[in-house]
Amino acid sequence: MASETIYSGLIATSTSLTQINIFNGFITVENGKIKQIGTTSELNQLRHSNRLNGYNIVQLHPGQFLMPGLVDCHTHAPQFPNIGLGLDRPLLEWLDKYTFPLEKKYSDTQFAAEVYNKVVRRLLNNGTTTACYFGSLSLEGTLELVQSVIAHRQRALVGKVSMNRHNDAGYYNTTETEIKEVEIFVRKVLEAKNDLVQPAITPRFAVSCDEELMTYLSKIAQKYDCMIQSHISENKGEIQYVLETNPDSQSYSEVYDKSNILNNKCIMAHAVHLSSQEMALLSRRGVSVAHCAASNTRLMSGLCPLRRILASGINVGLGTDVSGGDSASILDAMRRAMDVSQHLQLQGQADAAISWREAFYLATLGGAKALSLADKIGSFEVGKEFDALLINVYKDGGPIDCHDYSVDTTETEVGESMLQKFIYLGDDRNIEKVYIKGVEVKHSL
Ligand SMILES: O=c1[nH]c(=O)c2nc[nH]c2[nH]1
Ligand SMILES: [Zn+2]
Repeated sequence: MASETIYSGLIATSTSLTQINIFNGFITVENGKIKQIGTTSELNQLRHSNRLNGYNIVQLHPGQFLMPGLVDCHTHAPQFPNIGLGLDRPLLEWLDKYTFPLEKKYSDTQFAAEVYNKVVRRLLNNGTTTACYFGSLSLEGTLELVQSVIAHRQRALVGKVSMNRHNDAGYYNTTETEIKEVEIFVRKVLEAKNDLVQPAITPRFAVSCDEELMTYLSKIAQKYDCMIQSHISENKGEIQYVLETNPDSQSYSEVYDKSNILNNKCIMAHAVHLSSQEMALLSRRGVSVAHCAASNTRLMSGLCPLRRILASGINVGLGTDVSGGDSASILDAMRRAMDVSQHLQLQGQADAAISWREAFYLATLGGAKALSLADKIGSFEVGKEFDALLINVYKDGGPIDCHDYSVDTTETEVGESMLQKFIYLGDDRNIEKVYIKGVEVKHSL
């Protein structure tokens, strides 16, 4: 492929929570970066002045459009063998009964490599160009996840999970081992010098980590300028346990704040039951939230008040949260987020429902912001890296039929209808091509 490529056709990109720019035009990509964006008439002028010689041109057909790649802000790679299973218990029982026994197996690096290759391919197939992964407690096992991500050229944050509190499965380390292994993990990922992959500091949650460990982890994060990922306020039983084991703190958020992990490079999954004061604290600290509607429902954790979180000024992205969540697809996460928000509105919370436009933002630019990657990805802007999906809305054999009926009159209306159909009905069959930093990465599973 020529190093300079022009993509020409219908283009959709978020510019803010409520605004989407949909237009017929072109994007020029050079060495993986967006060099120029313009309209069809500007492209025609370039054509006539012979300034496109040497460019590789990808011409989209009617029914196709280009959009930014999907961002999964929270998923657990080692839990994929359990996807769709064991969703009959609340969080803490579910972890003990199904999740920790599976995650323990990842010290077997061959098992880890086999699972992780399938996971990364599954996500790419579903259009997830950036994933923020929890690995397992195993250093070597989680390095296999890093290898899979690098091999398949996915953009990713990867965390070796930290846990030092006792559980029945015996799935935890001493504080000393944790601190040592996390630093080794961070260094090994940085030594790989892969510009798509970065380490994330990953205290599992305050049920599994004490204040001492989390304070050490916050120092490692600071030293290497890493993102921190964890879980907060997912389930009422979890919150009660955290408050009982941390009697000096008034709230779950305060436990984390005392360990210095709440900052603008921290992303917390769930945030279902935060008080207004806690939301204000997270907002002040610049913490982002990964909204995981599927697992909040499947584990019966609660209906997350997404609109209130957004209104408090917190950056929000979407997470599939496999295997508490039962789908690896961010398209599914968009629909689940819309559903839960509509249910809250049906229950009387005014303005709780989020629109498809907002869901599109959360799945792309919102996710990029939440992972501190918005300078690179999340939308089409000159200077950003080209992480993109080529969508064929009416793909033969796909889930969306083309009917000879439309009320659309303008180009924008036609484009918005195509995007809406994809958001509400589409699946991986509609995602014809996946590009990460300008390189095509979708291969059949
Ligand atoms: O949905 C979840 N999945 C997990 O693996 C987990 N660990 C702590 N809290 C969690 N929540
Ligand atoms: Zn999770």
